[in-house]
Amino acid sequence: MLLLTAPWPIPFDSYLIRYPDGSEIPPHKDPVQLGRHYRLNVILKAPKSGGEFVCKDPIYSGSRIKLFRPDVSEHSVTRVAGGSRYVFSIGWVLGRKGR
Ligand SMILES: O=C(O)CCC(=O)C(=O)O
Ligand SMILES: [Fe+2]
Repeated sequence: MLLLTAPWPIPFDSYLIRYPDGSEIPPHKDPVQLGRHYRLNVILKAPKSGGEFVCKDPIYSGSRIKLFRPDVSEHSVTRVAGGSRYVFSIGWVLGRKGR
């Protein structure tokens, strides 16, 4: 579910994402055409097991808060088991004008 997005002063998006029981996200990157893509994910509800965010070199990784560069760091989510997983996700892109 897309919550809010705006092109100015920095382009960002925000989502509430529900991962149903049994879902998973294979390793991937989220490239942008220009600039540096950052993402802050807050795990609002973790399932009983699985649903782990996996990223080799996050900028910050706490149990519920993950800050990372989805355009350069491959990331994935392990299979969710025992209830849904809910994530609030804010992404933004810096340096679209060469900064
Ligand atoms: O739900 C997550 O923990 C990560 C999902 C993802 O691929 C992303 O936020 O780019
Ligand atoms: Fe991603």
